[in-house]
Amino acid sequence: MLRWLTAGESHGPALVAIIEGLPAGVRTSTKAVSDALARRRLGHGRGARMKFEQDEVAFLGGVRHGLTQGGPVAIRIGNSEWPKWQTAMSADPIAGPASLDELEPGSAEFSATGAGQARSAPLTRPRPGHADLVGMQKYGFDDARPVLERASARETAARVALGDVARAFLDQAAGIRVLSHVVRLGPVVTVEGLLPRPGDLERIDADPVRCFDPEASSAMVAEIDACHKAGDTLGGVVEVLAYNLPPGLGSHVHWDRRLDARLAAALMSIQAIKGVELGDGFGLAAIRGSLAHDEMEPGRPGVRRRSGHSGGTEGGMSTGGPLRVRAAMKPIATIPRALATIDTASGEAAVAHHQRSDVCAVPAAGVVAEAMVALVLAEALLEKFGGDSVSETARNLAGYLAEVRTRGLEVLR
Ligand SMILES: Cc1cc2nc3c(=O)[nH]c(=O)nc-3n(C[C@H](O)[C@H](O)[C@H](O)COP(=O)(O)O)c2cc1C
Ligand SMILES: C=C(O[C@@H]1CC(C(=O)O)=C[C@@H](OP(=O)(O)O)[C@H]1O)C(=O)O
Repeated sequence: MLRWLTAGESHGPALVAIIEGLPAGVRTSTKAVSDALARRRLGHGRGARMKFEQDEVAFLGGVRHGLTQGGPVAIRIGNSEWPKWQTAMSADPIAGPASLDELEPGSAEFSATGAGQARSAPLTRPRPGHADLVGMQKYGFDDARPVLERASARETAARVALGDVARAFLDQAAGIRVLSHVVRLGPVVTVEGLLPRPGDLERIDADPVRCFDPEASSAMVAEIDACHKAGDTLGGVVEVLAYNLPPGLGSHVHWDRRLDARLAAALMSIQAIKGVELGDGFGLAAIRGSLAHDEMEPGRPGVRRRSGHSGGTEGGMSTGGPLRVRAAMKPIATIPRALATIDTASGEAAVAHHQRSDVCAVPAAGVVAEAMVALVLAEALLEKFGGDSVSETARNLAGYLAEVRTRGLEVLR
């Protein structure tokens, strides 16, 4: 069983992530995880914080001399913002009520008043599209601060850190490679049928919006700039691809064992993701059955597919073809041209709380989506092949693939 947890607030001292159930012998390092986190900061349209947030990574347990030991792997990601927030986010009670208005950190007023105190002013103008209001209702807070601190996508840094260890395991045990690219930003879409391979990841990461289609990329950058100028925000769609999966991860026998369902839940759990599509997904609803499925032909020996509409799962199991899954992100809800809300302290009409924010975080969401897919696939791989060491998982997988081949059912790619 593979299980994992994250803890920590956006402006707390650190995020902490633990993953339990990984075999021994996964090669990883502080540098590898730091590099993965640097990828998450990529993307035109991200806010000021991504320029100075350092993502200070430290393994706290489970890894020795660059290899996992079989025990829980614990990772701490320090928030470099912490010094400014020590009072406002103090775990221990602080003396004296704060009554200062919200101020932009770094501004002259902010420095003059003492950062921590200023940030203690309650946030009472909940932002539509955020967790603010429902969180206040549900948890009994008069202040949206504790809600937004945990709802914030800062938490996705912890997921990416764990996802990097999971993807190292997938690659080292099974040669499985996961990547993502942006296929839509607002109205701009990439050309159809673009399918980057693992070797293209460097080029994708070098693109300002992590897009594989250069023409669309320029139009996307222009769209982000236009939105920024207009005081608005932008969503989009990312596609995650996984190559070299064996057939048979997940199962058709019960709803919660289906790989497609587990991928959908994992992706939908990412902040601001509102739609998930496996393969041609919603498009399949619009065409006839004769065109919608991936016909098979003999590979002599083995079996070959003529197309990849399914996105690499059938009956809740990996088919052995490329996995292709898309996630749609809504536009960022903290909008400079602030949305209408109420002030929960007075009950009067107000405009929503706004400080700095991302204009567009779709490129970063792709990196988070890769991490979530890697975590689901690592769990499914361990479920099927087990193993207390990477070499044991690899041996079990090789035995299974040999048997599939012997039976003439090898998947030809
Ligand atoms: C990588 C990433 C960065 C984000 N950055 C912001 C941001 O700067 N401002 C904001 O309001 N929302 C941002 N969001 C989205 C919010 O965290 C999310 O909309 C909020 O937690 C409410 O959850 P929901 O949209 O899933 O309902 C970001 C999401 C992701 C995945
Ligand atoms: C900190 C990150 O993203 C944050 C996600 C986020 C939100 O509301 O989700 C709001 C912003 O935080 P802040 O209000 O402190 O600027 C983003 O910067 C990160 O991705 O590491």
